[in-house]
Amino acid sequence: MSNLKNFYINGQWVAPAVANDFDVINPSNEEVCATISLGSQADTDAAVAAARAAFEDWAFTPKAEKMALIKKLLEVYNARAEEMAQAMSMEMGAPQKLARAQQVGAGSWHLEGFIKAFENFEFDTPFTDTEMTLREPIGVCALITPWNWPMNQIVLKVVPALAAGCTVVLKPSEIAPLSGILFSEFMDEAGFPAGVYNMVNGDGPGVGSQLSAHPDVDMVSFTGSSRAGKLITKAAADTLKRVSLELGGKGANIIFADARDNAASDGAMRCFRNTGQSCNAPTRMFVERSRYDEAVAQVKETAENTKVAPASEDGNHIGPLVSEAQFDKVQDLIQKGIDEGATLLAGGVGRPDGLNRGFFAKPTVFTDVTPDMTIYKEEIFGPVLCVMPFDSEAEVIEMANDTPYGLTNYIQTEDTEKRRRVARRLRSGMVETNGSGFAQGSPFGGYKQSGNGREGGAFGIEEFLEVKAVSGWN
Ligand SMILES: NC(=O)c1ccc[n+]([C@@H]2O[C@H](COP(=O)([O-])OP(=O)(O)OC[C@H]3O[C@@H](n4cnc5c(N)ncnc54)[C@H](O)[C@@H]3O)[C@@H](O)[C@H]2O)c1
Repeated sequence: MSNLKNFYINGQWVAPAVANDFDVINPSNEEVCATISLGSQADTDAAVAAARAAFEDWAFTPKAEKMALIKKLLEVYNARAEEMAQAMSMEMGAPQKLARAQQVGAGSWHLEGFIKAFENFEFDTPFTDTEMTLREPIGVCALITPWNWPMNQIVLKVVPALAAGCTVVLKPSEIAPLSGILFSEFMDEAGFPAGVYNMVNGDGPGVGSQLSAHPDVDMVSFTGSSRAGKLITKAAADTLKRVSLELGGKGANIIFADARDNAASDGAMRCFRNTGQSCNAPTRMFVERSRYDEAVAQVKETAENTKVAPASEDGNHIGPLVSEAQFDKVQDLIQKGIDEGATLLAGGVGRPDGLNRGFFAKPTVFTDVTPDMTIYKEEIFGPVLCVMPFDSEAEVIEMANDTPYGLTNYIQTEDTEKRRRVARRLRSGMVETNGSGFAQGSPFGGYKQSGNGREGGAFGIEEFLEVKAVSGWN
């Protein structure tokens, strides 16, 4: 990777208008692993101008040409998968196996899903015998992404936007920017026309806010915290641009008495995956009382058997938290759980034994958690699980919905009718049942303060389209 301090604008790697170095920290050893540049208004303006200039041609570029470029991107992505795995592992702490299989794998999985969806996507559909409905690109899109699943998020935005005929400016997370820089190299190698795809590094108050408020940006697609989602929505209000948001979560995992034997340990593993840094993590486990003691024993064992180690090591362990700020936040929330009276079943504050350097946290489980506690309400974004008993279906539905978030909830029961009934009552964009994953192209997104967008497949392409009604077509 040779363009660490440059931005990708109008098909060229360019130096920032004003030098503003920013160190990227490897969370496994707390050492500087790269230095990038943060952009300024002039860089943002240049990238937006390039995207604007490219828009007319790209919008009317035939589908087959766009498709050929997206397929080429998949080829490059697969050919350079190992570079991408190492970039993500170093910048955000995903252990080797997770980085290769899931962090890189998520990107190729979504790319393939978009290729299928784009192939079958009908942009023009007759409404009546004489009226036509056209779906057209919204224009220049700013894409702002987080650090926790970097390639997953970048692919989920860049590819459908380009398939829709939009042109884009990507701003990856400044905490984990290396994968975004590498992805820009892939876009360049795939051969997209100049200005169709642009990338500027920067932070939230800088390039992030500039893009959100920019008069020549038609849409912001954002994934990150609900905090930043609100700021972006406000910054975008004066220009009334479309704002699509994928925000935080506080997923409930409802384990009924007839759930499969290992439902609780599976749930704990799922919560700790990616060191708990997933918006859809099942962080509140509700267990029907007759299975509660068994579930508590299972999650305790799972937490104690979850190994924590540097990202550079192979194996099934979890890595560090992404940054010192995230480490401090998670430690603070664990301490609050203790102070507010929850019972610490496993883990706790401080680093795991033998790890004195790096932002490593202990897999932690609390019981006796009540709805007034901070750990029950706030998204922790670390390997911290709360386990609570319940007595009735009505009670657990109420508890699961008792959160401003509504991203993914989980149900474990062998009873099909109950599964369907409860799934309908949960106020979330996704309900995953009995550990069965979602299909390629399935809509990903939230209700309530978890956001308003849907990503993946045809739903993801639709996000970037305007709808036009034309009468007298025939
Ligand atoms: N729903 C989803 O699809 C999804 C997926 C992954 C992560 N997340 C959420 O992301 C959060 C963790 O990511 P994070 O810490 O990187 O979030 P963050 O909100 O701090 O940052 C995300 C991105 O937004 C930018 N940003 C920050 N403030 C901004 C502002 N005022 N204006 C414009 N841009 C701004 C950052 O530079 C970064 O690129 C968690 O809350 C998690 O739940 C949601």
